[in-house]
Amino acid sequence: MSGFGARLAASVEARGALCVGIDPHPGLLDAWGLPRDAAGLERFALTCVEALAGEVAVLKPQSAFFEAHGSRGVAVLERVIAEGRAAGALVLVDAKRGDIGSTMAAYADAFLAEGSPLAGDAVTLSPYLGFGSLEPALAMAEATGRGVFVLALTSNPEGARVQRAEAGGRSVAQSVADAAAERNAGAVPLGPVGLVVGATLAETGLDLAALNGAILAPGVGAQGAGPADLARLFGGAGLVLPTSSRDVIKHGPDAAAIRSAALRLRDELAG
Ligand SMILES: O=C(O)c1cc(=O)[nH]c(=O)n1[C@@H]1O[C@H](COP(=O)(O)O)[C@@H](O)[C@H]1O
Repeated sequence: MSGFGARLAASVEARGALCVGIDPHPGLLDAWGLPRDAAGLERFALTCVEALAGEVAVLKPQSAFFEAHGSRGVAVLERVIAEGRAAGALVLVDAKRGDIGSTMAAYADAFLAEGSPLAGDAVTLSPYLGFGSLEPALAMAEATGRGVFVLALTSNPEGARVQRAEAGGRSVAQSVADAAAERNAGAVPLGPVGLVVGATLAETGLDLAALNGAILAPGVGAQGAGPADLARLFGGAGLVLPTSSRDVIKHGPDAAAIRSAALRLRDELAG
């Protein structure tokens, strides 16, 4: 398997730059007329896969909504990963994991190791135990051709207080970006370490010129960000992957309606 950077670049080239999040909120299950249980979750999530996996570059199931249903929910997440990938989408498992190194190794086994049922093509990670604590995941991603997206500046208003704090003459977010850039140096076309930078921000204040990795930009749609924000924040940056969940999947339960909403958004974002 070629490296994640190459696979992501190829997928975006073929399908356009869009990630759709599969976030089966209880309120969305209600809106689709589905029960708030594992059966409802399964119907919801697999309808999203059927609608989107053949069309969009990346699918991003949010693990919490599956974990909330216990082992049956996690089994549904495993199906989403397997069926999404089989239909040609890259699957980014949004788990936002981060722990001390030895436990991080277990997360790496779960989300990035070859053959793990919870390993998609990439996983989201939180760097707040120190970027260096992510090492087992970075090493596993490199070994298995997978990727990681590390939180830098998140889309929520609470994030700034920690992420923009100055430490050692630069913001915490810039130090995460610099560590990612160091890890990606020399990789062609892109390294495996992406960053999460919210599309809702007034400005990023980040120097991403050396990143050599992808930027996942959440907050499109339900959180208020649109094409103009992406252009303003990331114009000229490398591979930017806007991501939207509720604004696309709210169009269910009809799979065709979800698909049209995703393709409309993709085209609108492409300008
Ligand atoms: O990592 C993410 O995907 C993420 C990072 C971030 O900064 N903000 C953010 O909203 N997200 C995720 O994006 C999804 C929300 O998407 P919307 O429904 O489009 O608002 C949730 O799964 C969030 O966990």
